[in-house]
Amino acid sequence: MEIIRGLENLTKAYHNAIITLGNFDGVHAGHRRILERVKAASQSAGGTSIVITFDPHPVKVVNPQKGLKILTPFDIKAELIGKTGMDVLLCIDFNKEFSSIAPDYFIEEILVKRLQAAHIIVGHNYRFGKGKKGSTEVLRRRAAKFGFKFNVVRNVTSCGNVVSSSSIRHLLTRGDVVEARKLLGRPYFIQSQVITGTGRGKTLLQTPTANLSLPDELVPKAGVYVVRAAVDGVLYDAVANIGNNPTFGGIHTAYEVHLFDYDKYLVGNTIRVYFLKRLRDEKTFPSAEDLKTQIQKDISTAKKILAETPV
Ligand SMILES: Cc1cc2nc3c(=O)[nH]c(=O)nc-3n(C[C@H](O)[C@H](O)[C@H](O)COP(=O)(O)O)c2cc1C
Ligand SMILES: Nc1ncnc2c1ncn2[C@@H]1O[C@H](COP(=O)(O)OP(=O)(O)O)[C@@H](O)[C@H]1O
Repeated sequence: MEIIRGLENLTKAYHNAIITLGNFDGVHAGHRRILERVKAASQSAGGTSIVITFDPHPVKVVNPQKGLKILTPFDIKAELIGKTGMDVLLCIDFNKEFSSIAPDYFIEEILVKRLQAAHIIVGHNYRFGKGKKGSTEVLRRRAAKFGFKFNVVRNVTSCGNVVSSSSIRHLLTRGDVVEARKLLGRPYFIQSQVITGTGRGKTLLQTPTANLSLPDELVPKAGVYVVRAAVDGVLYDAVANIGNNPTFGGIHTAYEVHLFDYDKYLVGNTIRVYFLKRLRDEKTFPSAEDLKTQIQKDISTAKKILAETPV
Protein backbone atom coordinates (compact mmCIF):
# COMPACT_ATOMS: atom_id res chain seq x y z
CA MET A 1 0.00 0.00 0.00
CA GLU A 2 1.29 3.42 -0.93
CA ILE A 3 1.02 5.88 1.97
CA ILE A 4 0.80 9.59 1.19
CA ARG A 5 1.00 11.94 4.15
CA GLY A 6 -0.29 15.42 3.44
CA LEU A 7 -2.29 16.68 0.46
CA GLU A 8 0.81 18.54 -0.75
CA ASN A 9 2.41 15.15 -1.44
CA LEU A 10 -0.45 14.02 -3.65
CA THR A 11 1.23 14.70 -6.95
CA LYS A 12 -0.76 12.60 -9.38
CA ALA A 13 -4.23 11.21 -10.06
CA TYR A 14 -4.72 7.44 -10.05
CA HIS A 15 -6.29 5.27 -12.69
CA ASN A 16 -10.03 4.76 -12.07
CA ALA A 17 -9.99 5.91 -8.43
CA ILE A 18 -12.37 4.02 -6.13
CA ILE A 19 -12.36 6.09 -2.94
CA THR A 20 -13.59 5.84 0.61
CA LEU A 21 -13.02 8.38 3.33
CA GLY A 22 -13.31 8.60 7.07
CA ASN A 23 -11.45 8.51 10.38
CA PHE A 24 -11.44 4.70 10.52
CA ASP A 25 -10.37 4.83 14.18
CA GLY A 26 -9.97 1.23 15.32
CA VAL A 27 -10.40 -0.17 11.79
CA HIS A 28 -13.34 -2.13 13.24
CA ALA A 29 -15.71 -4.63 11.66
CA GLY A 30 -17.87 -1.83 10.21
CA HIS A 31 -14.86 -0.11 8.64
CA ARG A 32 -13.66 -3.39 7.21
CA ARG A 33 -16.99 -3.99 5.46
CA ILE A 34 -16.52 -0.66 3.66
CA LEU A 35 -12.89 -1.43 2.79
CA GLU A 36 -13.91 -4.84 1.43
CA ARG A 37 -16.50 -3.15 -0.81
CA VAL A 38 -13.88 -0.70 -2.08
CA LYS A 39 -11.52 -3.56 -2.82
CA ALA A 40 -14.19 -5.58 -4.61
CA ALA A 41 -15.20 -2.53 -6.68
CA SER A 42 -11.60 -1.75 -7.62
CA GLN A 43 -10.94 -5.35 -8.60
CA SER A 44 -13.99 -5.63 -10.82
CA ALA A 45 -13.35 -2.22 -12.44
CA GLY A 46 -9.58 -2.64 -12.70
CA GLY A 47 -9.23 0.52 -10.62
CA THR A 48 -7.17 1.88 -7.73
CA SER A 49 -8.55 1.50 -4.20
CA ILE A 50 -7.90 4.67 -2.20
CA VAL A 51 -8.60 5.38 1.46
CA ILE A 52 -8.61 8.99 2.63
CA THR A 53 -8.17 9.52 6.33
CA PHE A 54 -7.27 12.35 8.67
CA ASP A 55 -4.60 12.85 11.30
CA PRO A 56 -4.82 13.96 14.07
CA HIS A 57 -8.37 12.76 14.71
CA PRO A 58 -10.66 15.73 13.91
CA VAL A 59 -12.21 15.71 17.41
CA LYS A 60 -8.75 16.41 18.87
CA VAL A 61 -8.53 19.57 16.76
CA VAL A 62 -12.12 20.79 16.82
CA ASN A 63 -12.97 19.73 20.39
CA PRO A 64 -9.66 19.24 22.26
CA GLN A 65 -11.27 19.75 25.69
CA LYS A 66 -13.03 16.42 25.17
CA GLY A 67 -9.68 14.66 25.78
CA LEU A 68 -10.48 11.99 23.19
CA LYS A 69 -8.31 8.88 23.37
CA ILE A 70 -8.09 7.11 20.05
CA LEU A 71 -8.02 3.36 19.37
CA THR A 72 -5.43 3.39 16.60
CA PRO A 73 -2.67 5.99 16.20
CA PHE A 74 -1.82 6.63 12.55
CA ASP A 75 0.88 3.98 12.09
CA ILE A 76 -1.35 1.24 13.48
CA LYS A 77 -4.34 2.41 11.48
CA ALA A 78 -2.16 2.35 8.36
CA GLU A 79 -0.94 -1.16 9.18
CA LEU A 80 -4.49 -2.47 9.68
CA ILE A 81 -5.82 -0.76 6.55
CA GLY A 82 -2.83 -2.10 4.61
CA LYS A 83 -3.82 -5.62 5.60
CA THR A 84 -7.18 -5.19 3.88
CA GLY A 85 -5.40 -4.87 0.55
CA MET A 86 -5.97 -1.20 -0.25
CA ASP A 87 -3.70 0.33 -2.91
CA VAL A 88 -3.32 3.87 -1.54
CA LEU A 89 -3.77 5.55 1.84
CA LEU A 90 -3.94 9.33 1.70
CA CYS A 91 -3.69 10.95 5.11
CA ILE A 92 -4.78 14.58 5.23
CA ASP A 93 -3.21 16.72 7.97
CA PHE A 94 -6.23 17.79 9.94
CA ASN A 95 -6.00 21.31 11.32
CA LYS A 96 -8.27 24.28 12.02
CA GLU A 97 -7.89 25.51 8.45
CA PHE A 98 -8.87 22.17 6.95
CA SER A 99 -11.79 21.89 9.38
CA SER A 100 -13.30 25.04 7.91
CA ILE A 101 -13.44 23.70 4.34
CA ALA A 102 -17.00 23.41 3.07
CA PRO A 103 -18.08 19.93 1.90
CA ASP A 104 -18.75 21.14 -1.65
CA TYR A 105 -15.26 22.59 -1.99
CA PHE A 106 -13.71 19.34 -0.70
CA ILE A 107 -15.74 17.22 -3.11
CA GLU A 108 -15.01 19.35 -6.17
CA GLU A 109 -11.39 20.36 -5.54
CA ILE A 110 -10.00 17.22 -3.88
CA LEU A 111 -12.18 14.28 -4.81
CA VAL A 112 -13.17 15.31 -8.33
CA LYS A 113 -10.32 17.51 -9.63
CA ARG A 114 -7.26 16.13 -7.85
CA LEU A 115 -8.17 12.49 -7.38
CA GLN A 116 -10.51 12.20 -10.39
CA ALA A 117 -12.86 10.01 -8.36
CA ALA A 118 -14.61 7.37 -10.45
CA HIS A 119 -16.50 5.82 -7.57
CA ILE A 120 -16.99 6.88 -3.93
CA ILE A 121 -18.11 4.44 -1.25
CA VAL A 122 -18.88 5.50 2.34
CA GLY A 123 -20.66 4.12 5.37
CA HIS A 124 -24.21 4.80 6.42
CA ASN A 125 -24.56 8.18 8.22
CA TYR A 126 -21.12 9.34 7.07
CA ARG A 127 -20.67 13.06 7.72
CA PHE A 128 -17.73 15.31 6.89
CA GLY A 129 -16.59 18.89 6.36
CA LYS A 130 -17.32 22.15 8.11
CA GLY A 131 -20.14 21.77 10.65
CA LYS A 132 -20.46 18.15 9.48
CA LYS A 133 -22.61 19.48 6.65
CA GLY A 134 -21.25 16.90 4.22
CA SER A 135 -23.51 13.85 4.15
CA THR A 136 -24.42 10.88 2.00
CA GLU A 137 -27.21 12.99 0.46
CA VAL A 138 -24.72 15.71 -0.52
CA LEU A 139 -22.36 13.11 -2.01
CA ARG A 140 -25.23 11.48 -3.92
CA ARG A 141 -26.25 14.80 -5.48
CA ARG A 142 -22.67 15.68 -6.40
CA ALA A 143 -22.21 12.19 -7.89
CA ALA A 144 -24.96 12.99 -10.38
CA LYS A 145 -23.44 16.41 -11.13
CA PHE A 146 -19.80 15.31 -11.55
CA GLY A 147 -20.46 11.84 -12.94
CA PHE A 148 -18.87 9.57 -10.33
CA LYS A 149 -20.50 6.41 -8.99
CA PHE A 150 -21.64 6.52 -5.38
CA ASN A 151 -22.59 3.79 -2.90
CA VAL A 152 -23.44 3.69 0.78
CA VAL A 153 -22.52 0.57 2.77
CA ARG A 154 -24.94 -0.50 5.47
CA ASN A 155 -23.84 -0.57 9.09
CA VAL A 156 -22.40 -3.65 10.73
CA THR A 157 -24.26 -4.43 13.94
CA SER A 158 -23.45 -6.60 16.94
CA CYS A 159 -26.41 -7.81 19.03
CA GLY A 160 -28.56 -5.16 17.38
CA ASN A 161 -26.17 -2.28 18.11
CA VAL A 162 -24.30 -0.39 15.42
CA VAL A 163 -20.57 -1.03 15.58
CA SER A 164 -18.81 2.31 16.04
CA SER A 165 -15.47 3.61 17.30
CA SER A 166 -17.25 5.36 20.18
CA SER A 167 -19.12 2.22 21.28
CA ILE A 168 -15.78 0.38 21.34
CA ARG A 169 -14.24 3.20 23.39
CA HIS A 170 -17.11 2.86 25.91
CA LEU A 171 -16.61 -0.90 26.20
CA LEU A 172 -12.87 -0.53 26.77
CA THR A 173 -13.42 2.18 29.38
CA ARG A 174 -15.59 -0.33 31.23
CA GLY A 175 -12.97 -3.07 30.80
CA ASP A 176 -15.18 -5.16 28.52
CA VAL A 177 -12.44 -6.32 26.18
CA VAL A 178 -14.40 -9.44 25.21
CA GLU A 179 -17.27 -7.41 23.73
CA ALA A 180 -14.80 -4.90 22.22
CA ARG A 181 -13.14 -7.81 20.41
CA LYS A 182 -16.47 -8.74 18.82
CA LEU A 183 -17.02 -5.21 17.51
CA LEU A 184 -13.43 -4.83 16.34
CA GLY A 185 -13.29 -8.27 14.78
CA ARG A 186 -9.86 -8.61 16.46
CA PRO A 187 -8.52 -8.32 20.00
CA TYR A 188 -7.88 -4.73 21.09
CA PHE A 189 -4.20 -3.93 21.51
CA ILE A 190 -1.98 -1.14 22.74
CA GLN A 191 1.65 -0.71 21.83
CA SER A 192 4.52 1.12 23.45
CA GLN A 193 8.10 1.04 24.67
CA VAL A 194 9.33 -0.83 27.73
CA ILE A 195 10.75 1.46 30.40
CA THR A 196 12.30 0.63 33.77
CA GLY A 197 10.02 0.21 36.78
CA THR A 198 10.83 0.01 40.48
CA GLY A 199 12.52 -3.39 40.22
CA ARG A 200 10.09 -4.95 42.72
CA GLY A 201 8.51 -7.44 40.33
CA LYS A 202 11.48 -9.70 39.82
CA THR A 203 12.85 -9.56 43.36
CA LEU A 204 9.94 -9.23 45.78
CA LEU A 205 7.13 -10.86 43.76
CA GLN A 206 9.14 -13.25 41.61
CA THR A 207 7.07 -12.01 38.68
CA PRO A 208 9.13 -9.70 36.46
CA THR A 209 6.99 -7.19 34.65
CA ALA A 210 7.80 -5.12 31.60
CA ASN A 211 6.57 -1.60 32.37
CA LEU A 212 5.20 0.26 29.35
CA SER A 213 5.49 3.98 28.76
CA LEU A 214 2.13 5.73 28.51
CA PRO A 215 0.61 4.59 25.20
CA ASP A 216 -0.93 7.14 22.82
CA GLU A 217 -4.06 5.06 22.44
CA LEU A 218 -6.93 4.42 24.84
CA VAL A 219 -5.93 2.05 27.66
CA PRO A 220 -8.71 -0.23 28.95
CA LYS A 221 -10.07 0.26 32.49
CA ALA A 222 -7.52 -0.38 35.26
CA GLY A 223 -7.28 -3.96 36.46
CA VAL A 224 -5.71 -7.34 35.82
CA TYR A 225 -6.07 -8.85 32.33
CA VAL A 226 -5.32 -12.02 30.42
CA VAL A 227 -3.32 -10.87 27.40
CA ARG A 228 -0.92 -11.95 24.70
CA ALA A 229 2.17 -9.84 24.12
CA ALA A 230 4.13 -9.52 20.89
CA VAL A 231 7.86 -8.82 21.07
CA ASP A 232 9.87 -8.76 17.84
CA GLY A 233 7.02 -10.48 16.01
CA VAL A 234 6.82 -13.37 18.54
CA LEU A 235 3.60 -13.79 20.51
CA TYR A 236 3.78 -14.76 24.21
CA ASP A 237 0.99 -15.67 26.60
CA ALA A 238 0.97 -13.14 29.42
CA VAL A 239 -0.90 -11.26 32.15
CA ALA A 240 -1.12 -7.49 32.45
CA ASN A 241 -1.83 -5.14 35.29
CA ILE A 242 -2.96 -1.57 34.80
CA GLY A 243 -3.01 0.44 38.00
CA ASN A 244 -0.98 2.26 40.60
CA ASN A 245 0.20 -0.72 42.68
CA PRO A 246 -1.74 0.33 45.81
CA THR A 247 -0.13 -2.43 47.89
CA PHE A 248 3.07 -0.38 47.65
CA GLY A 249 1.33 3.01 47.95
CA GLY A 250 1.94 3.88 44.30
CA ILE A 251 0.41 7.08 42.94
CA HIS A 252 1.18 6.88 39.21
CA THR A 253 -0.57 4.51 36.80
CA ALA A 254 1.69 1.70 35.64
CA TYR A 255 1.08 -0.45 32.54
CA GLU A 256 2.78 -3.76 33.23
CA VAL A 257 3.01 -7.10 31.47
CA HIS A 258 4.41 -10.38 32.74
CA LEU A 259 5.27 -12.72 29.86
CA PHE A 260 5.15 -16.47 30.51
CA ASP A 261 8.22 -18.51 29.63
CA TYR A 262 10.36 -15.44 29.01
CA ASP A 263 13.42 -14.19 30.81
CA LYS A 264 15.19 -11.67 28.61
CA TYR A 265 15.82 -7.97 29.16
CA LEU A 266 12.99 -5.99 27.59
CA VAL A 267 13.72 -2.35 28.37
CA GLY A 268 13.84 -0.36 25.13
CA ASN A 269 11.79 -2.92 23.18
CA THR A 270 8.40 -2.18 21.70
CA ILE A 271 5.64 -4.44 23.01
CA ARG A 272 2.15 -4.90 21.60
CA VAL A 273 -0.35 -6.09 24.21
CA TYR A 274 -3.55 -7.83 23.04
CA PHE A 275 -6.32 -7.70 25.68
CA LEU A 276 -8.33 -10.92 25.89
CA LYS A 277 -10.18 -10.95 29.22
CA ARG A 278 -10.39 -8.84 32.36
CA LEU A 279 -9.85 -10.87 35.51
CA ARG A 280 -10.32 -8.46 38.40
CA ASP A 281 -9.82 -5.00 39.90
CA GLU A 282 -6.43 -4.11 41.29
CA LYS A 283 -6.53 -4.43 45.09
CA THR A 284 -4.55 -3.36 48.14
CA PHE A 285 -3.09 -6.49 49.74
CA PRO A 286 -1.99 -6.62 53.41
CA SER A 287 1.48 -7.77 52.38
CA ALA A 288 3.70 -8.39 49.37
CA GLU A 289 3.42 -12.12 50.17
CA ASP A 290 -0.41 -11.99 49.81
CA LEU A 291 -0.08 -10.15 46.50
CA LYS A 292 2.46 -12.73 45.31
CA THR A 293 -0.02 -15.55 46.09
CA GLN A 294 -2.80 -13.71 44.22
CA ILE A 295 -0.56 -13.09 41.19
CA GLN A 296 0.20 -16.85 41.04
CA LYS A 297 -3.56 -17.52 41.05
CA ASP A 298 -4.06 -14.92 38.30
CA ILE A 299 -1.37 -16.63 36.22
CA SER A 300 -2.93 -20.08 36.56
CA THR A 301 -6.43 -18.70 35.72
CA ALA A 302 -4.93 -16.91 32.73
CA LYS A 303 -3.25 -20.09 31.47
CA LYS A 304 -6.59 -21.92 31.49
CA ILE A 305 -8.30 -19.09 29.63
CA LEU A 306 -5.47 -18.78 27.12
CA ALA A 307 -5.65 -22.50 26.37
CA GLU A 308 -9.23 -21.92 25.14
CA THR A 309 -8.69 -18.54 23.46
CA PRO A 310 -7.71 -18.51 19.81
CA VAL A 311 -4.74 -16.39 18.80
C1 LIG B 1 -0.96 -10.27 37.29
C2 LIG B 1 -0.64 -9.09 38.16
C3 LIG B 1 -1.56 -8.66 39.10
C4 LIG B 1 -1.28 -7.60 39.94
N1 LIG B 1 -2.21 -7.20 40.86
C5 LIG B 1 -1.92 -6.20 41.73
C6 LIG B 1 -2.87 -5.82 42.74
O1 LIG B 1 -3.99 -6.33 42.82
N2 LIG B 1 -2.50 -4.86 43.61
C7 LIG B 1 -1.27 -4.23 43.55
O2 LIG B 1 -0.98 -3.41 44.40
N3 LIG B 1 -0.37 -4.54 42.58
C8 LIG B 1 -0.67 -5.51 41.68
N4 LIG B 1 0.24 -5.86 40.71
C9 LIG B 1 1.39 -4.99 40.48
C10 LIG B 1 2.58 -5.23 41.36
O3 LIG B 1 2.45 -4.43 42.48
C11 LIG B 1 3.78 -4.79 40.53
O4 LIG B 1 3.96 -5.67 39.48
C12 LIG B 1 5.00 -4.70 41.35
O5 LIG B 1 4.89 -3.61 42.21
C13 LIG B 1 6.26 -4.59 40.50
O6 LIG B 1 6.43 -3.34 39.93
P1 LIG B 1 7.72 -3.02 39.03
O7 LIG B 1 7.49 -3.57 37.64
O8 LIG B 1 7.74 -1.51 39.01
O9 LIG B 1 8.87 -3.64 39.70
C14 LIG B 1 -0.03 -6.93 39.84
C15 LIG B 1 0.90 -7.35 38.88
C16 LIG B 1 0.61 -8.43 38.05
C17 LIG B 1 1.63 -8.85 37.05
N1 LIG C 1 8.86 -12.88 31.71
C1 LIG C 1 9.08 -11.55 31.73
N2 LIG C 1 8.06 -10.69 31.61
C2 LIG C 1 8.31 -9.36 31.66
N3 LIG C 1 9.52 -8.82 31.81
C3 LIG C 1 10.59 -9.66 31.92
C4 LIG C 1 10.40 -11.05 31.88
N4 LIG C 1 11.60 -11.65 32.03
C5 LIG C 1 12.50 -10.69 32.17
N5 LIG C 1 11.92 -9.48 32.10
C6 LIG C 1 12.71 -8.26 32.26
O1 LIG C 1 12.70 -7.93 33.64
C7 LIG C 1 12.32 -6.58 33.84
C8 LIG C 1 11.27 -6.54 34.92
O2 LIG C 1 11.71 -6.85 36.19
P1 LIG C 1 11.14 -6.00 37.39
O3 LIG C 1 11.78 -6.44 38.66
O4 LIG C 1 9.63 -5.99 37.37
O5 LIG C 1 11.80 -4.64 37.05
P2 LIG C 1 11.30 -3.24 36.52
O6 LIG C 1 10.56 -2.71 37.66
O7 LIG C 1 12.59 -2.53 36.24
O8 LIG C 1 10.46 -3.42 35.31
C9 LIG C 1 11.66 -6.14 32.52
O9 LIG C 1 11.93 -4.80 32.24
C10 LIG C 1 12.28 -7.07 31.51
O10 LIG C 1 13.40 -6.47 30.91
